[in-house]
Amino acid sequence: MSGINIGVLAVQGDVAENVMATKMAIEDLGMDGIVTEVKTPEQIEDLDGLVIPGGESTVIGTLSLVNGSLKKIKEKIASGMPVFGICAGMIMLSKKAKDRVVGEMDQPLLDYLDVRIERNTFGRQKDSFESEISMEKIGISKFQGVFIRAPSIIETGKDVEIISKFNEKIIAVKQGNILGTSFHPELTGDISLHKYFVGLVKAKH
Ligand SMILES: NC(=O)CC[C@H](N)C(=O)O
Repeated sequence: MSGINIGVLAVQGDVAENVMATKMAIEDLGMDGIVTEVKTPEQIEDLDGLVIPGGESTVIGTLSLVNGSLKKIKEKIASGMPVFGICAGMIMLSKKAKDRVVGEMDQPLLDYLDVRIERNTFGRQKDSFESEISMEKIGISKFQGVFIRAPSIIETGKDVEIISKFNEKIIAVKQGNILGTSFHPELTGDISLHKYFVGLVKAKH
C-alpha cells in the first residue's frame, strides 16, 4: 500500500504550522506519507485526510465557496475522509455557527459536524490565553490549550462525542472521522493530537 497523503487547506490562517506538525506526526509514527498545502478541488480530490487550520472562518468559507473547494471537501467527507478542523476550521465543519457579539451569522459552512458553535466565546485577540486541558477519551491526559479568539460548542448532536471541556465549555469533539478543537495544537510543539489524527487517516487508508 502506498503512503498516506494529507492536505492542509491553504486558504488563510495557520497553514505552515499545521504542515509542520502533521509531517512530524507522520515521521514520529514511522509512517510513509506526504503533507501538502491544498487549495483547489483537484488537489483535494487525491487526499486521504485534510486539516482545516485556524484563521478567520468567514474568509476561509467564502474563498473556498468561490473556488469550488468547499463542495469538493463536502464530497470527500461524505465518502469517509478524516478531517481535523482547528478553531476556524472546526467552525467550518459545523452545521450552525453564531457569533457571541454579532449573533446568528450566514456564513458558508461545510454543514457536517452536528454541533452549534458560538464564535469568539472567549473574547477577542487580546483575550487570547493558554491553559492545560485534558483529552482522556483519546488517550491524551495533558495538553496545552492555546485559545485565540476561540469558539466553543454550545450544542451537540447524538453522534458527537465530547472530548474535552474547559470551564464547563465544550472545546473538543469527535464525530466519526471528524475531529474538531477550539484551541491550536500546532502552536504548542506537542504533536500528540496531530498523531491521533494521522492515526485516523491511517485506519481509513
Ligand atoms: N483562531 C481562530 O481560528 C479564530 C476563529 C475566529 N474567531 C472565527 O470565528 O473564525
